[in-house]
Amino acid sequence: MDEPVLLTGAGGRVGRAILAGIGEAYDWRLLDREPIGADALPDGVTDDDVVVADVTDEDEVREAAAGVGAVVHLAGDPRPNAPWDSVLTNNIDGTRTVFEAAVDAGVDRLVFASSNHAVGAYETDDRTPHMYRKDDEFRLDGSELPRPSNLYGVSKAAGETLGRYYHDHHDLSVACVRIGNLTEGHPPKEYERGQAMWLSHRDCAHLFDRCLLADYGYEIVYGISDNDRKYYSIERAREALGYDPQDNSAEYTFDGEPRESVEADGRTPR
Ligand SMILES: NC(=O)C1=CN([C@@H]2O[C@H](COP(=O)(O)OP(=O)(O)OC[C@H]3O[C@@H](n4cnc5c(N)ncnc54)[C@H](O)[C@@H]3O)[C@@H](O)[C@H]2O)C=CC1
Ligand SMILES: O=C1O[C@H](COP(=O)(O)O)[C@@H](O)[C@H](O)[C@H]1O
Repeated sequence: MDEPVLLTGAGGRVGRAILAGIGEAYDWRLLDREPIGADALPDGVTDDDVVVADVTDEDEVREAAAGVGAVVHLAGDPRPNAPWDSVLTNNIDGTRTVFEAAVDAGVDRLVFASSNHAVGAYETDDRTPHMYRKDDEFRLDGSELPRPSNLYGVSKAAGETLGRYYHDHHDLSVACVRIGNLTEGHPPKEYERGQAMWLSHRDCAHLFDRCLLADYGYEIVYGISDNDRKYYSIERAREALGYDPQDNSAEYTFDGEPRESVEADGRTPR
């Protein structure tokens, strides 16, 4: 891509994972309402490429989007228990502002950070906990209707619907990534649900790279590693985006140690 990529929420956990993995592959314009630490900036990104602004500020976002080829929109309140006033402002209004600015700037594509919590209510009492386990065949594939776990999940479903609207009416390519649970180094410890939806840092960077490179119209995909325990299908991400994840939470013990090193020590993995 010749033009820069605008990355909102660049200073957060997902933003840092993306920049650590593919920071050298693009020219970036980084936006966050908090200053971004120098340690998170890829080589070649200077203070001139960093915008400290709120995504609800239409003028600032419009200025940040001018001249970019693509937007990766991560900024928002990521708390599953976030209150309505916060998700309404940061996640719904902020996302609308970013879509609107992208269209006005003539941007080709926008990648939206959605969440597993857009569909968390599929995890009914009669399906859990076995749906989190390797031998269970229940799968969500991205074609199902949202069933949010909480108001945060409602805001993510709203973001996906905004994406559908801006794709249908403004011809913007939109990929919504229902991110699972991003952790660095190992899957979430002693947490079956988290291990079923683990997204490693390298798979995260690779998935967003594919979202920036592949040809598509409107997509909803799951953002998880190739975990044995999965209940989200990654087939659509493979087919539509060319996603080829390298990690699997089954390569770690339940408490997060690499299985290989536990076995090499002669210990019995949990
Ligand atoms: N970390 C995870 O496992 C998951 C993350 N997500 C989504 O991915 C996105 C990024 O999440 P994380 O990096 O984990 O969160 P984070 O809290 O680490 O990063 C979010 C960043 O966005 C910025 N931000 C928040 N509201 C803003 C606003 N109104 N204007 C400008 N900047 C704002 C924050 O300053 C922060 O740097 C969020 O939209 C979240 O809902 C979805 C599913 C799982
Ligand atoms: O959307 C998100 O989901 C992950 C996983 O959810 P959890 O309820 O199992 O912790 C969460 O860690 C992340 O903060 C959130 O943005």
